[in-house]
Amino acid sequence: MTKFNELGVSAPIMKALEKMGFEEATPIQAETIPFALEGNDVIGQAQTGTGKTAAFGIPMIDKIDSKLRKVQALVVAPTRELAIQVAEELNRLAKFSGVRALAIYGGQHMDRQIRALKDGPQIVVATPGRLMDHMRRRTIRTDVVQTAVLDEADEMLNMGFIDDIREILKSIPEDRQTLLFSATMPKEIRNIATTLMKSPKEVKVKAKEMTVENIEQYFIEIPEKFKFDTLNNHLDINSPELAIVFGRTKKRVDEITEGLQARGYRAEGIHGDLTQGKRMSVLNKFKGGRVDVLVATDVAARGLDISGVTHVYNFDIPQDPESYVHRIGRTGRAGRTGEAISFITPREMAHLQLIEKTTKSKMKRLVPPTNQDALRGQQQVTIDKILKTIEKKDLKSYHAAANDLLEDNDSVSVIAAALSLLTKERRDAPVKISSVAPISVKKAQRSKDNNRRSNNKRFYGQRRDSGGRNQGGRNRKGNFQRRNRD
Ligand SMILES: Nc1ncnc2c1ncn2[C@@H]1O[C@H](COP(=O)(O)OP(=O)(O)OP(=O)(O)O)[C@@H](O)[C@H]1O
Ligand SMILES: [Mg+2]
Repeated sequence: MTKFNELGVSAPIMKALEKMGFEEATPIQAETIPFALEGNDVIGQAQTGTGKTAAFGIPMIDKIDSKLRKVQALVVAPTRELAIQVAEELNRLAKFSGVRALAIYGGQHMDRQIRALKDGPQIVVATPGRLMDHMRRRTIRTDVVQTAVLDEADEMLNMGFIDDIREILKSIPEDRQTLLFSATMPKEIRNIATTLMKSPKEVKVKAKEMTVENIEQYFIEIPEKFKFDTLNNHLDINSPELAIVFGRTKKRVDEITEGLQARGYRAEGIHGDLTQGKRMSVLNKFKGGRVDVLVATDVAARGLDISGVTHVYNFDIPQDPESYVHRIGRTGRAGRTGEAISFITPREMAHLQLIEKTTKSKMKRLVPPTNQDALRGQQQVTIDKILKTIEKKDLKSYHAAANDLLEDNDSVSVIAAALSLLTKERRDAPVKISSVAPISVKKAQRSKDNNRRSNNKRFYGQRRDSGGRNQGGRNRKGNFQRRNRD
């Protein structure tokens, strides 16, 4: 484990790191920071949730002249939510450095952004489209930019932003430093990327698997029409603190959300058709715990760092293995544990193997839980509450009433009635989710050819069957520890 002061990090940043509770550098930080401080271009690839933001943020901030109130670093990110989050993390890191980061994204008033830009932030974190707008209007000057960062580089290139990115980079002084980061970096994308950089150093954290080991990965083989009830049962059994459910299309996300709400869950959906205001308010409710289940298309997958996400459900498996990696990576962050459960229809089983092969990790088979298991799960929540109350609360004032009850009734009936009153049973609302075609293996094959990474032959006949209830709260040693949150 490496301490940050061994990496040549400045005193103001050390102070910020201490405040943020970062005790040791993660592997990607330990490897990238010295390279980047020397001025090298870097392509950084490391698993989800392992601190890539600070890996590029720390050296970037340390290079900035805090007295110069001009944009000296530009970070480009694929989504608005991510731009906001990255700017927040950079501002925490730069708190004592006299440096400020501003997020700039579509869907927000131009005038407001122009005013904020005039205030002189030294770092701008932007989505590509809006950044191009500002550059064309000359409301962002890039003449003294010395660092450019592409966060989630492969996604931006996949989304067809390559020409925008080229144009953005062309307008930045040539002697700039370019840093490029993602948890996944298909070869083609890396090749394109190198044409935008100067003899980049590749920092790839050597990990056996593309996914972090603190995420337990499961799959359930299940016909399309049973997916929704199975999801309900699972939520009841696991009572996740926060869960994200990924659906393939916007329509699907809407239907799952409405269905979950009808059954009494605190669920909200998020996808690209919602206004920026709505997307932010849903995310904030989820972060604040006022929504327990976030139903999302891949919009929410890239880069979002929400602490407390204990479960990720792939209601539909994603088309490409990279999306799988980013989706499940919303849990198990910063050394915490998490579970990912993927619903796979029988015809999609070949696709599961493709994902496993690419990520070099295995999913364990789960048998679909029954309604009975689900009820038991909910009852267990009540039992836990009762036991806690016995332990923590002085119940003497209830003793007389309890004794009265037991005089005329047997104890099992009394407790069963109390349990039934306290248990939140799922509402029995009818829910219909329109069915979608299974992911075609032919397409999957194409994507495998595109992303071939490993020739490892694997034997798939050895999955361990494990029954209904998962064991939560495993304590695995993560990559790093954190004392407290800022
Ligand atoms: N050295 C550290 N010690 C403790 N916590 C850290 C450290 N570095 C980063 N973190 C925290 O870990 C979490 C994940 O970091 P971050 O979002 O940068 O991950 P990432 O690698 O960019 O993931 P993704 O691939 O999903 O974008 C954040 O909450 C961050 O504050
Ligand atoms: Mg990230």
